[in-house]
Amino acid sequence: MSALIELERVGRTFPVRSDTDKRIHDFVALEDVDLTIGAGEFVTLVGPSGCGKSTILDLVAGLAEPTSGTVSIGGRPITGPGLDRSVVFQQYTLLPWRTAQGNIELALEAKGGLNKAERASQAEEYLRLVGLADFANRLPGELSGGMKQRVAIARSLSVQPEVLLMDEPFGALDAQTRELLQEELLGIWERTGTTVLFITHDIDEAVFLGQRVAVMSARPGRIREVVDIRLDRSGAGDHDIRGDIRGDIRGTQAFAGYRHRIWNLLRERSAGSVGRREGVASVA
Ligand SMILES: Nc1ncnc2c1ncn2[C@@H]1O[C@H](COP(=O)(O)OP(=O)(O)OP(=O)(O)O)[C@@H](O)[C@H]1O
Repeated sequence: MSALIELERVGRTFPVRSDTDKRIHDFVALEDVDLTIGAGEFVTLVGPSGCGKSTILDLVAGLAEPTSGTVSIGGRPITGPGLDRSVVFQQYTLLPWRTAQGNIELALEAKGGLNKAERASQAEEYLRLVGLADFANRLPGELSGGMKQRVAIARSLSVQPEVLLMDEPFGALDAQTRELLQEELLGIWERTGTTVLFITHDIDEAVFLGQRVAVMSARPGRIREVVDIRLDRSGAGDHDIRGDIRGDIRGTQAFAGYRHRIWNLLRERSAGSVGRREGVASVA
């Protein structure tokens, strides 16, 4: 697999005012971060609150610049946002006055290159991909949280980005909808071959989705270890997105082993800032 995204010795500092002497000083959010993501790979990034996950995503999205080191895509330094990368945030960012279909068409209009009929047909196709073909004419206010997030994912995918950047996209959803959308996202990833960088607090979510899980430590934010996930995902993709969850890989011993390993990696460095019991899967 060829490298698509590369972070090399990346550092990022922010000027902040000290609590004690009120002077401005540099807060080191990221230090010496190295991470390579292959074309078509699904990488999850997990770590304690404030360790710099969103900062990494912002750098790859081109919304911020590193203070040191380089962030590149396809061998070229990232200098700003681009149509090759699409971002899905935790909060649904749909325009409330446009229908599900209208929101997607708007993204396609911004991208350019398609006429009105082509935009409409592409929007329909992506709504179908996320199981919302029958909700095309609903306004966001008439959709559930999970449906809104599916529209946001469809919108991001409709512009056919090389890379999908997801910042806790399922964080605001109930547990059942969250698991359903995780299943759905994996299916979409398998079908489209899009490269995905997915941020989460949730160890189970990281293990379930990622081909590799990059585990971060905090203060300063660093990649502590990248764990290869090898789970038997046979049967992936042949599920019904409206309810029939595929064989529950989360219940296997292999899954528990990865959960345990990642939990320990997080606990070693951030004892005190994470949950106390091992059974707690979230580190937020
Ligand atoms: N604009 C900013 N100015 C000052 N400090 C910032 C700024 N943005 C982020 N930080 C700090 O950088 C660190 C990393 O923040 P970031 O949002 O990337 O963490 P995170 O791992 O995504 O956290 P969470 O999981 O809680 O969302 C935090 O300590 C945060 O306070």
